[in-house]
Amino acid sequence: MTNGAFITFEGIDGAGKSSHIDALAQALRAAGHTVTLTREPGGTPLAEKLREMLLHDSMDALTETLLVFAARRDHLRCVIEPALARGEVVLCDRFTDATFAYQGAGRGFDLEVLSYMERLAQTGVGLQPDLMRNPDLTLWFDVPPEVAAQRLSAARAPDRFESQPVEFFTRVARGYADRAAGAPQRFARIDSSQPREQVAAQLRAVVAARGWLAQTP
Ligand SMILES: Nc1ncnc2c1ncn2[C@@H]1O[C@H](COP(=O)(O)OP(=O)(O)OP(=O)(O)O)[C@@H](O)[C@H]1O
Ligand SMILES: Cc1cn([C@H]2C[C@H](O)[C@@H](COP(=O)(O)O)O2)c(=O)[nH]c1=O
Repeated sequence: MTNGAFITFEGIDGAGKSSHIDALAQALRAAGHTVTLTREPGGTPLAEKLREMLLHDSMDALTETLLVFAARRDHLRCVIEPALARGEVVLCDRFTDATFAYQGAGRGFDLEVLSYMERLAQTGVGLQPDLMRNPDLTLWFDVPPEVAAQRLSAARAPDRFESQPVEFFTRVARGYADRAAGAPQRFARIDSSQPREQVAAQLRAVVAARGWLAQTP
């Protein structure tokens, strides 16, 4: 059994996270890790139902925030903590930094209240009862909002978040930058405005530098 690790993918909609998560999972498996690949909101039957509501039903910022944390607690309890306890690498497409960026910076929800809810939702679900679960590494896909919007417009019909104006994503992007500045050891910035192959190479280098993949010459 290898040591478990919790790695999250973050960035504004259209930054390119989902385009790389499967390939990283495959590379980690090839390196001998057991990988759990999951996402937020979602990852359990209950949280996937909440995801559908969050992405498509009209609601205010408080309801949105409560649903996001409800989904997260279920996901932590049923999927993330058990996988980490088994020594697996958990790759999660978004986690709590998204709540600070979208509900906090994007919607203007009080950051102190978010911190309180974070403690409440992320404590008491793992093997160590007092531990507040946080990622070991956060891969932050940073791209100008205009570039992300351009990519998304060519890709699919927008959901409730993706149909927000570019000003919303400018605030969300600033929210991510603030989170990264507050936790520089945990965050690794990936310049995702580059072509896919270069983004993949950056990603691999960061994960290798943390010891989860072999270094490439
Ligand atoms: N480096 C890149 N250069 C150009 N286009 C890209 C790049 N990376 C991803 N794309 C394209 O941009 C679109 C959005 O990518 P993707 O779905 O991976 O983003 P995402 O960050 O997961 O978005 P969301 O959070 O909204 O799901 C897709 O059509 C994808 O093919
Ligand atoms: C975890 C989380 C997510 N969101 C938003 C961000 C995205 O627009 C959607 C999820 O869609 P994706 O295609 O899977 O990226 O949900 C949020 O607002 N707050 C959160 O905590």
